[in-house]
Amino acid sequence: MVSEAFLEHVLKKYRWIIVIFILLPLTLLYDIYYYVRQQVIQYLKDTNQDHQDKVKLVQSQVRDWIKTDQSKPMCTGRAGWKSMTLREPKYKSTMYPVDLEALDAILSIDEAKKTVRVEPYVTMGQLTRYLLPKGWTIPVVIELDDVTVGGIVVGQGLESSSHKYGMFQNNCISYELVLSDGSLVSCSKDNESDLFHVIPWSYGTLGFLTAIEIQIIPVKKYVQLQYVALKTLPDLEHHLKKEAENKANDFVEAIMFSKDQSVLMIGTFCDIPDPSKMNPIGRWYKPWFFEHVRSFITRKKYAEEYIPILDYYHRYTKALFWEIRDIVSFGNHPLFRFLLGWLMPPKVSLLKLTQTQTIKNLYDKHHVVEDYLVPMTQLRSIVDYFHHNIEVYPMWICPFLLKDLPGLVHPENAEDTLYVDLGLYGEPKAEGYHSKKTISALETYLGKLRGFQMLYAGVYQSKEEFRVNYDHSLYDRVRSKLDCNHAFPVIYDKVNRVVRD
Ligand SMILES: Cc1cc2nc3c(=O)[nH]c(=O)nc-3n(C[C@H](O)[C@H](O)[C@H](O)COP(=O)(O)OP(=O)(O)OC[C@H]3O[C@@H](n4cnc5c(N)ncnc54)[C@H](O)[C@@H]3O)c2cc1C
Ligand SMILES: NC(=O)C1=CN([C@@H]2O[C@H](COP(=O)(O)OP(=O)(O)OC[C@H]3O[C@@H](n4cnc5c(N)ncnc54)[C@H](OP(=O)(O)O)[C@@H]3O)[C@@H](O)[C@H]2O)C=CC1
Ligand SMILES: CC(C)=CCC[C@@H](C)[C@H]1CC[C@H]2C3=C(CC[C@]12C)[C@@]1(C)CC[C@H](O)C[C@@H]1CC3
Repeated sequence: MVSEAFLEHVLKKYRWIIVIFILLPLTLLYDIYYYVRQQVIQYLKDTNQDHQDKVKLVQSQVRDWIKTDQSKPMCTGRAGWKSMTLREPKYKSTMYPVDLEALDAILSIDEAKKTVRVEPYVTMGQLTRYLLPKGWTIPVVIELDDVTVGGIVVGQGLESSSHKYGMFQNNCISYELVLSDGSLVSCSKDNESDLFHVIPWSYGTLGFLTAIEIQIIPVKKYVQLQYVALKTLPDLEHHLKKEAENKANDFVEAIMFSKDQSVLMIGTFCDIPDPSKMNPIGRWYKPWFFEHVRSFITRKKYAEEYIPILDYYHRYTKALFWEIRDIVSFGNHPLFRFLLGWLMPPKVSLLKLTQTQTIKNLYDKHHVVEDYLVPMTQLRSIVDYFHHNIEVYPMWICPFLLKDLPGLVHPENAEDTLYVDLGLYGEPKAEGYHSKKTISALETYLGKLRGFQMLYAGVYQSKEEFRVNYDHSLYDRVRSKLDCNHAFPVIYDKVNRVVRD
């Protein structure tokens, strides 16, 4: 009999064969199909009329649900493998699905008002490729191409511009939703403001988003990016804080490669690059971005480059931060990059769809994909904690402004507060790491630091603990007002680790 350990080893070691010979060609076909479809929709259809028809279809599905015995709450019909998360949303199998997937068009841009209106399944890649040639961008561009606007709005999203603009949702002007009674409502900070403020982090438990209006800002062609290699954690803390507080910086982030080795990156928009320092990092033959960043630790303490804006925005797409190296370990080899780099990465959804149970178990036991949000003042404590209990490097360090607004997540003191997101993606090396025990203990510790976690990864906390850490007061009121109790589950029932596994 083949031992389980041997099977695990083979499946993990040779997964690249499936990826290169099957998933990459499928990804290419999918991208071509999707691109052509988007062009046709954009140029041939009346997107606004089409939008109204799509919304009517969502409303009629909700009205169909009303006619049932209402024993099953509703969720979106999007299959779990399509979502940008490691875990399977098991709750979907016991809920009533409402199909929203046709809602994937960019509806309009209003350059005078500086807004763009989109449907929820528009992806980040789609949006930046539409806005940039027109000279615009959204303030917070999530760096992985396939993440959807809807998933980010009702979940959470931040990026290296978040020290200035806060979270993705802080730059949304209005939302359009279909509610539990099938009615259509629009909300903004001045109209139905309670609903507007409580949509972020609510995970689709208040209604179905059908359109989002987002603020746009002028964009420049390049980012002037400074790389600063730092040798100690106190140094990183000091410089990160200083640079994040400086609003003249358009982008601030860091990658820690070990507890005492990190590279801080500070970016500003610019139109006229120094040609001798140009680096189009998005080209197919270029090294994975995080490896390029790592090279500054040994090469130079300080460097400066000019990066085309689209390349900068999607800098982590090619290597899925650094997750792809566990799947295609030779993917950063120059020969591979020259021959097949243009096909990378395989679609995350296809990776999920084709992963076997053994691979899934391996990821569950020996891998973390988590983002923890803590006040900047706690950076040193939490990094120490991670180092002793988890030890995953590289670690993504992204400062962001947690705005003092009503809703599920806000700072303890009634003022905008500088927080930092610590992204842990990889294989824990700490002795004694145990997927459930370690992460549960960490969640308790996080609560003490007045921290939060990105809920896409799922939580081990009990419902009571969860309600203490995430302020449910406004959420509960809005849910009763909108009669959500039978129509939608509560957030916890979508994000706890029993139903998100
Ligand atoms: C935030 C930041 C911005 C930088 N910007 C530039 C730049 O625009 N142009 C350029 O040529 N070089 C820049 N550097 C690089 C810096 O000038 C070199 O790292 C420095 O010259 C290295 O000297 P060293 O080897 O003697 O000191 P190290 O041993 O590298 O550093 C000694 C201490 O000084 C701190 N330090 C180093 N440089 C700075 C700085 N500029 N500001 C505050 N503290 C610092 C370090 O964090 C460390 O605590 C920057 C560095 C940092 C941290
Ligand atoms: N830089 C960053 O901040 C990044 C963040 N992420 C996170 O990854 C997550 C996954 O993204 P993605 O794959 O796009 O989204 P998902 O399909 O995973 O959806 C996430 C949640 O949003 C709900 N949802 C999605 N669309 C709608 C809608 N139109 N109306 C109501 N609810 C909706 C889903 O509800 P249901 O459960 O009913 O399907 C689900 O609970 C995001 O939540 C984001 O936080 C990922 C990468 C980068
Ligand atoms: C920047 C923020 C807030 C989050 C980034 C999260 C990503 C690193 C993960 C989101 C989805 C994850 C998946 C995988 C790796 C890590 C993510 C891209 C896999 C590709 C790992 C291999 C598995 O077999 C499939 C996973 C799908 C989801």
